[in-house]
Amino acid sequence: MNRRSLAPGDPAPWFTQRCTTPAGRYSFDMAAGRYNLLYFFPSAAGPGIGERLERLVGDPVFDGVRCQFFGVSADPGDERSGLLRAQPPGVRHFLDGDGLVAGQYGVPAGGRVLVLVDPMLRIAAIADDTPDGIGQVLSFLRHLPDALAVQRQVPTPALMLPGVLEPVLCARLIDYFHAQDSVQSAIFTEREQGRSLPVTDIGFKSRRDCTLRDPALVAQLQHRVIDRIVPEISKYFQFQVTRMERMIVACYDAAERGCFGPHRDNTVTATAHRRFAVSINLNDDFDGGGLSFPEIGPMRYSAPLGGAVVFSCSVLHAVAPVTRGRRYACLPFVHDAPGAAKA
Ligand SMILES: O=C(O)CCC(=O)C(=O)O
Ligand SMILES: [Fe+2]
Repeated sequence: MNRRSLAPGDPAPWFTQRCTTPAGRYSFDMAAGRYNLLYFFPSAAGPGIGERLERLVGDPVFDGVRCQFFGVSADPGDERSGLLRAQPPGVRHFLDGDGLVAGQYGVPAGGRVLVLVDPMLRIAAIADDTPDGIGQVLSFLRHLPDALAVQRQVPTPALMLPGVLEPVLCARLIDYFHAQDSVQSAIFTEREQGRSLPVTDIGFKSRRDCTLRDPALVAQLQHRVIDRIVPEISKYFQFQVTRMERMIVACYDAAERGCFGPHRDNTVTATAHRRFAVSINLNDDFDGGGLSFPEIGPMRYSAPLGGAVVFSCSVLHAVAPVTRGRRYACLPFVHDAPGAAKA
């Protein structure tokens, strides 16, 4: 790698590239929350590469939970040759024939190098493609510290604010949900830059949403957010909220394995203006459904009834499956005038 290229401690560049996933593409920002090894190589058919790949992808350390492996092939022919096979959940390959990933990582055409990326998507190590280099990386990955022990020392960059909505208002919002129609909640994807499309994938997100159209309820919810959340965002994050959107009541139901997989809230054009997510729990008689921040650690957070968790929309987050009952929540996003201008 050249002098101007990346070094340990630098943020690992995010990219979306063709990949051996069922969707045929993968956004690397979704890989956060575990160690990821990128192995750049010129061609799977090149001398010695097959053996290297076999040694790497055969290692049980790449279990998809603590570690993932991504080959990055520079050879457009590798797609047809069948030499690159995904072995989910731990092993996938980027088809980087156009050099997009290699370019962002400063890897020269045809370069062979290993780049280890940590769970926060920062460069952890760069190693040569030699038996020693590979041995060091694998040895490091086999001796990762216990994730929970690390979590105890890492503060989650989120606010937990109890008492945002009174219990009687929470009950009214839940009643409203049941009195109205609700829809299966979609996620936004962007196959082409600038064209965000809603799609449903209940394995990834299983939730029903009901838009709040009752002006009195909307006003009450808005006022609680303005009076009780906006000042805290200003105090803790130095951000002046002036806009609010997505006034809904959402329901994650254990009977439908209610959950939401790891995602960020502002990664497509239609959502780029969002700044902070507000997650207000309307009830507490359910199990599961905890909010986690996989980049930071495995801890799960559940706000008390009427309480809110507030976090930056660009932090990876997930909602664990609800295992008993239903979790009801109001989930507005907030932003400001410059953000609104982008929307
Ligand atoms: O249910 C939650 O607390 C979070 C929901 C969420 O992440 C979203 O709607 O984008
Ligand atoms: Fe979200």
